[in-house]
Formats: sequence, C-alpha cells, structure tokens
Amino acid sequence: MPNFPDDAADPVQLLDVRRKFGPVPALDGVSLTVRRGELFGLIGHNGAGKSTLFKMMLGLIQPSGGMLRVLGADTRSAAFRNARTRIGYLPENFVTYENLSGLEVLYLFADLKNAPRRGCAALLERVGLGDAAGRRVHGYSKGMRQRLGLAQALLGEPRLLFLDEPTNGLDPAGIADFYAILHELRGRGATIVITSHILAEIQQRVDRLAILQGGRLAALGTLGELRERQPLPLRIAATLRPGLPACTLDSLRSLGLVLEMNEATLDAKLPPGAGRATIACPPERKMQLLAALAPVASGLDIQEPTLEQLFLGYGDAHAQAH
Ligand SMILES: Nc1ncnc2c1ncn2[C@@H]1O[C@H](COP(=O)(O)OP(=O)(O)OP(=O)(O)O)[C@@H](O)[C@H]1O
Repeated sequence: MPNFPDDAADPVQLLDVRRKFGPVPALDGVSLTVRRGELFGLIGHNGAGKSTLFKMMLGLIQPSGGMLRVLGADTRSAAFRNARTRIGYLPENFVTYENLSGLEVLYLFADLKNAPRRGCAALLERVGLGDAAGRRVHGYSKGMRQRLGLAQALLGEPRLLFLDEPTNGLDPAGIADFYAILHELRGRGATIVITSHILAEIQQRVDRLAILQGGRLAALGTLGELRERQPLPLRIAATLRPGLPACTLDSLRSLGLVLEMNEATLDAKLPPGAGRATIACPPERKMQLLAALAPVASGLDIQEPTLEQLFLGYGDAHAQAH
C-alpha cells in the first residue's frame, strides 16, 4: 500500500464552513474533523445541508466562507485536483447510461477516473452484480443500480469515500454485504463518510457521528458521547417474581418513571414470568434501579436511548431555538 503524504493528517478538516444559496444559509459555520480510517456518519433532517457539504468536500461547489482541507489539500487549490483522484463518491441519486451494460458503465467511469479497466469485472462480482455484468442497466432494479453506483465509487482503491444514502434500495442481505465491503476497505486504510436517514442501521456501525441541524453542527462524537451529552432515560423492561411486597414496587416507582406495571405482580399465585414492569429511568439512577430490581426480577432487558431518539431530541432543541 503506498504511503500518501496526507496519510499522517486527518483526511477531512472543515473550519467554519459556510455556504449560502441566495438568502438561504445551507451551511452555517461547520467545523469538524474526520480521522483517518474512520467510518463517519453525517446525519440530519431533509435540507440540513448534508449533500451540500459532500459537494463542497468534493470541490464541486465552493464555500461562501471558511476552509475545507480534504486529503491534505484545500479544496480550492490546484493540488486538490490530484487529491480528488483518490476520492470515491456515490451521489444520493446515482444515474447512469441506461443502454450500456453494468460492465460498460464501469469501464466508462474507470476511464474517466484514470483507473485500470482490469479490476472492473471483479468489482462487479464483489458488489453482487457478477451475473448481471453483461445486462443493460435499463433492466436493473433499484438495488442493483445502487450496487453499480457503489462499484463506481470503489474504482481505483480510493483513500476517502463519500457515500450519500448508499443503502437506499438495498435489501437486508445487500445492506449487510455493503457494510462488509466498507469493513474491508477500512481494513486497507480507507476513510469513509456516510449519510443515511436509517438511523437504526448506522448507529452500531459508525465510529463517530455529526448531526446537522439547519446547516449547523448540532452534535459531534461517538454514540456514547452523544448519549452523555443528552441524557435521555433508559428503558428497562423487567420480568418480576410473583408476590412482591408493595414497598418494593414503591421503591421502583421512586427510582424511575413506571411506564407499565402489571399490578397482578403482587399476587403470590401468579405463574412465573407473568409479572412485568417497564420503567423509564434517568441514566444517573441506572445502577440504583438495577440493584433494586436484581433481587426481585427473573429477567431484565435494558435499552439505551437509540440514535433516533437522540436525533429527535436535537430536533426539538432546534425547533425551540427558532
Ligand atoms: N443548488 C441549490 N440552489 C438553491 N438552494 C439549494 C441548492 N442546493 C441546496 N440548496 C438548499 O440548501 C439547503 C441544504 O440542502 P441539502 O441538499 O444539502 O440538504 P440535505 O441535508 O442533503 O437534504 P436531504 O436529506 O433531503 O438530501 C436546503 O435548504 C436546500 O434547499
């Protein structure tokens, strides 16, 4: 693997990036860094500025203010033309020539990118289009087109990948395979920035995340860090042993908000497993509540706040501020 001069630096460095379209600020002072080898998630509501940021990181549109340094080069500099050959991009709506076969499309992109044609067939195989390589794109399904888009983004072994809603249209097996491909790429040192509206899909897969709200950076960090900054309640579902003293139930109520409780739990003749409680617990009381539940519960299911809940929380804060 070659040693690029930018290998030591963070591949994406954004400083106070701003962009207006007429009076509309699409990006309003975004500063962040994507570290080498990271799988980095960029999320935000429709119109938050994700695609605009991607296009700016690719040098396709210029900032109204601030600075973008990508693979070691200012996106406005002549040196960035060279850096761009090491960037792969899958746009939100990948469209291509309908009358060409998948392999011909890939040849075309390889030529445009100055990448060798000889890897194209293997790349199609890797994204699951080996059997369809000779078929015209016209007959491809939505998921097949998305796979072809991914294949073109992977041409030339990019060091940095920008993938805009890449799993749109993929079936569950396709999604799993897609992340396996990203995993391989990262193993070879690539850095990947991905957007998605399917937060459940990316929450366990990305290393860090940025949340954009109305063109501003609302949050940046790992899922754990985001949870610390916005301490939403945990949901604890407990299977309670029958015949609990009322005082135990009172102490559970005092530690969290009991969302659901089977009052028959007090009945000593209940069959095992019939007594259930769901409790929303502030994170700082988690250990206390678990200690209180341990002697009286036969089963516990603890659900940390999901990325979706955190994201919606930031949305509420944004709405209140405007
Ligand atoms: N070429 C353009 N001309 C005018 N306004 C634009 C242009 N491109 C983007 N915008 C505006 O900039 C804002 C950000 O748009 P952008 O496409 O970056 O959002 P997004 O986060 O990618 O949204 P989505 O999730 O819907 O794809 C929106 O208000 C949009 O209308």
